[in-house]
Amino acid sequence: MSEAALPVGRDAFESAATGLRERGWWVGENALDSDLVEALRSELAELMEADRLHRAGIGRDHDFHLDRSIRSDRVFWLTRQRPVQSRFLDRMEELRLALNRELFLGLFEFEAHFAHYPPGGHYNKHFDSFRGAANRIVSSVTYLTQDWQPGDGGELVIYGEQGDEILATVEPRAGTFVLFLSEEIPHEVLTSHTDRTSIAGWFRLNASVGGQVDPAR
Ligand SMILES: O=C(O)CCC(=O)C(=O)O
Ligand SMILES: [Fe+2]
Repeated sequence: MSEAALPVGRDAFESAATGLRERGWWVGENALDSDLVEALRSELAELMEADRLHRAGIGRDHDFHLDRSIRSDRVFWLTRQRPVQSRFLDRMEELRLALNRELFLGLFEFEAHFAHYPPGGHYNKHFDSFRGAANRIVSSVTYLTQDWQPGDGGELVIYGEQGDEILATVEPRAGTFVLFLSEEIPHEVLTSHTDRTSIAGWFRLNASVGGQVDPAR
């Protein structure tokens, strides 16, 4: 284990919980080991090379639709079949337990996809979950874009609950990790001028809708 590995992560997860409690969002630079970030970045590069990503949709089940004017990323859902993805999911499991311990959120599971926004790609202002849907509770983004430079675009803009006040603009550089409350934080991905890569993930409740267990994704 590298010296910085666990303590950095654990401290980061505690400060993440505090950020969520006090402001509803948190941005960290060292929440994940840099070698894990690098491994995820090359994993995604391989998937892109093999043309394994597909166009992302909006909404769930019967509401599901594809609309490039709203979002233009391509995605690949993580599984435990590949060791690198499994390692990331293990870290998110530690984070899930930390958030439940610190915030009593009762988070039940985590789902995540790699995302690639090609040049020109963006995601209009949106919520990841609607209040009362009790579906996605905490959103996360792990940035994988190597050598991101000012001017490259693709920043994440975090808005206040009413959707007008800008609370933060996050540069999507590899290693930056963001958490926010899915039902309370409107956010937007500004137009990217380069290939922007990331993992978007959501901690969910075990929601049951209309008598049916709500499946992940
Ligand atoms: O990549 C980001 O910065 C945010 C992505 C996002 O909002 C989403 O996938 O719902
Ligand atoms: Fe989102």
